[in-house]
Amino acid sequence: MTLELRDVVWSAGYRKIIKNVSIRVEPGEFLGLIGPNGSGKTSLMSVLSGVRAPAGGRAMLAGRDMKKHGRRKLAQQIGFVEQQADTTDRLTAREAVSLGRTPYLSMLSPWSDRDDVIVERALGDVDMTHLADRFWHTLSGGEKQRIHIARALAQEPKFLLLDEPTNHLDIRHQLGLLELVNRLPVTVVAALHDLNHAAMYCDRIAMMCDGELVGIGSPADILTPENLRDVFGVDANIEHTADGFCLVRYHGSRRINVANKKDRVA
Ligand SMILES: Nc1ncnc2c1ncn2[C@@H]1O[C@H](COP(=O)(O)OP(=O)(O)OP(=O)(O)O)[C@@H](O)[C@H]1O
Repeated sequence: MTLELRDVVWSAGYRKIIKNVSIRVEPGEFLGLIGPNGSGKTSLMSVLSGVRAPAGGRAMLAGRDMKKHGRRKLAQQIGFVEQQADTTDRLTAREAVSLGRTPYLSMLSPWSDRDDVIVERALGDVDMTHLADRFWHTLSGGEKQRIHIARALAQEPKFLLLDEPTNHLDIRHQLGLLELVNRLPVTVVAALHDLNHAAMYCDRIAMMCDGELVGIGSPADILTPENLRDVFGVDANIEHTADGFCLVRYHGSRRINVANKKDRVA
């Protein structure tokens, strides 16, 4: 099954936010979406997920326009974890994850033992079983984020779309989450700010700048000193490790700044 945007435009008012983006998500891959703040990652994810319809071009799942699939069918195929999702409902963590089963429930197929098994597995996958009975509003930012991801996993989607999934997570849970989604038998598209995480986990990286897709390819193709300077405005070296990974090493000026600051403070 494929997920594809062809020449997609999305606008807010008169402003074009996504500018003629074409992208094809390959089955089974982990595709990272990188780009500076405001470059259009969230907007692109919401078109890819079917939450927003493109103003121009086509957004397609399995070769058919998304809107022809219907919301229920789309939710069975695409799990989307948005950046700032929240709820004011008085739900427990387990109940929040159970919402992921909604696209499968109907009068003819009510809640079953299988749904319970899927929900418990999703809670376990994100290391949240021990907090499953806690109320949503009592969870920390990172715990809520893990529950959002568990809710998406409970959808058993073919495509898991994650908008900055490691926000709020401590480093162990950041790496654990990326490793988890990498292991799952799903196609993953994730907007990531940490370029070293993108280098470690992504099969391909798509780079956005000012609403345009300015490059897509392997981490080594995209994470170049030129791209980091031109797109992100930072200086960095890229180290290539013996096992085929690359590592971004930013040029900092911490020592100089600290020395200057000490002078100024004194
Ligand atoms: N509904 C909207 N109305 C007006 N402008 C919008 C709307 N949604 C997004 N934008 C603008 O479109 C641009 C792209 O926003 P988007 O959230 O997609 O960027 P992003 O790459 O995800 O940014 P960040 O890294 O900061 O999360 C921004 O300038 C934003 O202000």
